[in-house]
Amino acid sequence: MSDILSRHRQLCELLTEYGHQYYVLDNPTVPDAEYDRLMRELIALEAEHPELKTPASPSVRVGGQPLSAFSQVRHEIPMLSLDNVFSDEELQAFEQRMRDRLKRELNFTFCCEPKLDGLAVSLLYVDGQLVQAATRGDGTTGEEITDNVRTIKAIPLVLRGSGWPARLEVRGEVFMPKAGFEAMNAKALAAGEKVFVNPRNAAAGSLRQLDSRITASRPLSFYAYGVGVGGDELGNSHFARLTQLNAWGLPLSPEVKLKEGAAGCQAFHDDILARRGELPYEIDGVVYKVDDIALQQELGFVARAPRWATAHKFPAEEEMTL
Ligand SMILES: Cc1ccc2cc(C(N)=O)cc(O)c2n1
Repeated sequence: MSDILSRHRQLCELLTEYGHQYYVLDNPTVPDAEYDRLMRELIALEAEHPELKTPASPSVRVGGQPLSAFSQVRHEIPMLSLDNVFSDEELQAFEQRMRDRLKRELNFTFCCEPKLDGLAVSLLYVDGQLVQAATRGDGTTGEEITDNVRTIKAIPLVLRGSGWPARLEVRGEVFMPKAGFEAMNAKALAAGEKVFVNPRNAAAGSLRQLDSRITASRPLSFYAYGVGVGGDELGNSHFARLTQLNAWGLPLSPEVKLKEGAAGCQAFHDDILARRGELPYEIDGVVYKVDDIALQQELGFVARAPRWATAHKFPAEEEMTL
């Protein structure tokens, strides 16, 4: 039995490491065929010894028994949407409103990132293990989609490294990269099956499947963009928090940058807009957040959106003709 146990542990470690290299570091060290061979061996071994199968086993990536319905999850900290600006003038006004509110002529440092056109999710890690995943829903209550999220190889089942809070809620966007979307739609078209109009709908439709084996067959990815529960145990810089999440194995958009003031944000906006077509995923704008967490807390929220953050939306792209 011990050599079965040690082989099971070895397979889990290898598949976890190869998955991290491929989906988080974007730097695979073994061919897909090797990953698939090890996964088949793990699934076969767990079929022989079902007691070895746990929610932390990479075999959950292929999906399992369908649910009859989704249960509801109440977010301990509301998942808010973002207010928008559509011009440089509105961006300046956003910055000035915060100065007025704080009654200090502050020069803000902003954490800037592309605004992914996907679906916001909440991931709860307890003692470093992914125990629950939920959609944003209406911001207060979402759908529990843990089995489906466990099939997304970019999302770690177990955090790497150490020092994470006992309860850590990671927030981010599940999205479908353009290449995966095109390939999936081409296959669906050839098979006379349903095609999706855009990657956002494809990601939403894939995540809200009661059968996680269908989710497992879809090319979904994920970028973290914030922390909910457990954030108070992390530092005072939003960017440093994101960097820490990445060290614990969560993928981050490589485009996340710190910029000074509205002028820095505008430069970031113009750069991302110029490169929008080359990005491997669809975006509908960029997001700026005051990097200093204490200032975020001092600024608070208006109704459902933070005063300390805004999205800067791009003009809508011409609709895709199928
Ligand atoms: C607070 C908040 C809400 C929605 C967000 C959405 C995105 C996104 N769609 O990429 C990025 C963020 O940093 C967000 N941040």
